[in-house]
Amino acid sequence: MAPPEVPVDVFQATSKVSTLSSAAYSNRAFVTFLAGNGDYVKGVVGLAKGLRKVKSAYPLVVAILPDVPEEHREILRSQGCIVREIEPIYPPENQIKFAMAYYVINYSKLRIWNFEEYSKMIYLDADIQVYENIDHLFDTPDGYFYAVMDCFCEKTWSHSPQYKVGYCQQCPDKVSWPAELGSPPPLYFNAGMFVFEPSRLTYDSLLQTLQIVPPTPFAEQDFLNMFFQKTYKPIPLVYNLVLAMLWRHPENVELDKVNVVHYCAAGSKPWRYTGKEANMDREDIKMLVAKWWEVYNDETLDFKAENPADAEEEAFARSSIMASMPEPAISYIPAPSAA
Ligand SMILES: O=c1ccn([C@@H]2O[C@H](COP(=O)(O)OP(=O)(O)O)[C@@H](O)[C@H]2O)c(=O)[nH]1
Ligand SMILES: OC[C@H]1O[C@H](O[C@@H]2[C@@H](O)[C@H](O)[C@@H](O)[C@H](O)[C@@H]2O)[C@H](O)[C@@H](O)[C@H]1O
Ligand SMILES: [Mn+2]
Repeated sequence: MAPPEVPVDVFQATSKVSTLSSAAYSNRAFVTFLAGNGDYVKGVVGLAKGLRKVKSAYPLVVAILPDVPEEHREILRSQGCIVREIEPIYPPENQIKFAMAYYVINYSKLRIWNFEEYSKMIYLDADIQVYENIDHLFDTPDGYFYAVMDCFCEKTWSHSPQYKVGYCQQCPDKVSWPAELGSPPPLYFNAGMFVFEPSRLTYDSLLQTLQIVPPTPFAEQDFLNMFFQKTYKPIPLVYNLVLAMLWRHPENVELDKVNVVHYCAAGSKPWRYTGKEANMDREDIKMLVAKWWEVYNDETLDFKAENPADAEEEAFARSSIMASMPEPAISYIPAPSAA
């Protein structure tokens, strides 16, 4: 059964003109998640500058846990981010061994469904970079959960039946799903990037459901896949290149068409890249890491508020002015002045 496709017109928008829907007063923003006092803050700064470089019309909200130090919060405000503190969310008591021990903090991502001042948001992990404008994804029809399909071939999946039989949804005909295991697993998305609509109703249901669902190795990613199974719509790989695809399914990747890169393979986080882990000495990986640093180090992309003290107010005002403006049918909305 072919995966449910999204109307193709959404993906034909050019990166120059954002075809804003006629729905009045829709408020839109990108949102990422930051926890701890470590170096992921560099990922968020890179993301804020990357979105400015592609002239996105929307602000970046950063949902931060209380353990993010004030100095990091200041850095994010000075880059024009809207910083929102959230309370952590822990899964129910469990003995599970998460694929990565720190995944336990990722459940806190679920707080973003409570950001009801926004009608539509695009979530991006802090280890993601946007290299082409993707504002048109805000025009996808409401009522669905849009994300890119993941890959099951990395060792991080060795706990799963898919890995054991060598099945991957990226190449379902290569090793077909054994009939004795019943029907193949439902389409499964990578939770590093998704398009969603904040809603108190969904938020309450997520939190109630979380308390009765036993945690699993991929933590909130598994949970979101289960929760949104009925409304999940796969979107093209160009919107979230999970790096492992480069060596697991190169036939599915056209690198020059990729809009969004997800630095999630082990050893690929640009801000701590050493090139020593498996596959990290590949030319394409070295090029993508250098590309990330190029944006991160580009001072012309730093946020320049008219009055630096008002950086966050300006970012917030920009998003609320956006909300109050009657949406023009077609418009080119210059990005916030980066210069
Ligand atoms: O110490 C951490 C670990 C994770 N994260 C956030 O949680 C997301 C998911 O973790 P990660 O991207 O490392 O998971 P992966 O995509 O590599 O599996 C990150 O992108 C960050 O936004 C964070 O802020 N601090
Ligand atoms: O907490 C679970 C995390 O699970 C996901 O990362 C994984 C997953 O994609 C595997 O399929 C890959 O093999 C692996 O490399 C990668 O790290 C999300 O990117 C991240 O945001 C977060 O939800
Ligand atoms: Mn990630």
